[in-house]
This record gives sequence, structure tokens and C-alpha cells, in this order.
Amino acid sequence: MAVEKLGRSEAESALAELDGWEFDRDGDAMRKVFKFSDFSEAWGFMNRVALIAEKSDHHPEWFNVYNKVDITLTTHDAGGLSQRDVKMAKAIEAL
Ligand SMILES: C[C@H](O)[C@H](O)[C@H]1CNC2=NC(N)=NC(=O)C2=N1
Repeated sequence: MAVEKLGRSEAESALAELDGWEFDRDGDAMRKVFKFSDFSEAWGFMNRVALIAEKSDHHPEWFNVYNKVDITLTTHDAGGLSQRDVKMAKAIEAL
């Protein structure tokens, strides 16, 4: 699927509206570390994110240790950040 990479200023304004998300990989990705009270809470969160990912065919790069979930969003098909990442981050924030 063709997806367009966001321009720097588009990406900046999108991130400005998203709590805690920061640029990563020279602006080609966005990243946030979520912390929970324990593994069970983190895993429950990951399950909900996984369902969103499958439904939207957009998958996070993530790393989990116990109560921490480190999420990186990028669009491989676009070679950087796209509207799909912004949409995904908003969906994650809405959980
Ligand atoms: C074929 C399939 O639609 C693509 O590989 C999708 C799947 N999930 C994806 N996830 C992410 N994060 N980036 C993509 O470019 C991407 N592409």
C-alpha cells in the first residue's frame, strides 16, 4: 500500500498533539515508553495494542521488560513517519 512520508513540519505538529511521543531515528520514527504497575497490566495493554495493529495492518516495533513497554512507530512502506503512525499513536493514547 502506498503511504506518504510526512514532511518535517507536519510530523512536528502531529507529535506536538501527542502526549509523551518523541522523534526517534532522525525523525523517521516516533517513540514512547509506557510504564505500568506490573507485567499483567503491561501485557493487557500490549494485547489491546496488538488488536489495533492487526485491525489497521500497522504494526509497532516494541520491547517489553516486566512493567515497561517501549514502542516505536514508523512506516516501513514510506521510509519514515506517515499518517498511519499518527493514527496508531492516537488510538494507543485513547486506550
Ligand atoms: C503488506 C503489509 O500491508 C505491510 O507490510 C504493512 C504491515 N504493517 C506495517 N507496519 C508498519 N509499522 N509499517 C509498515 O509499513 C507496515 N506495512
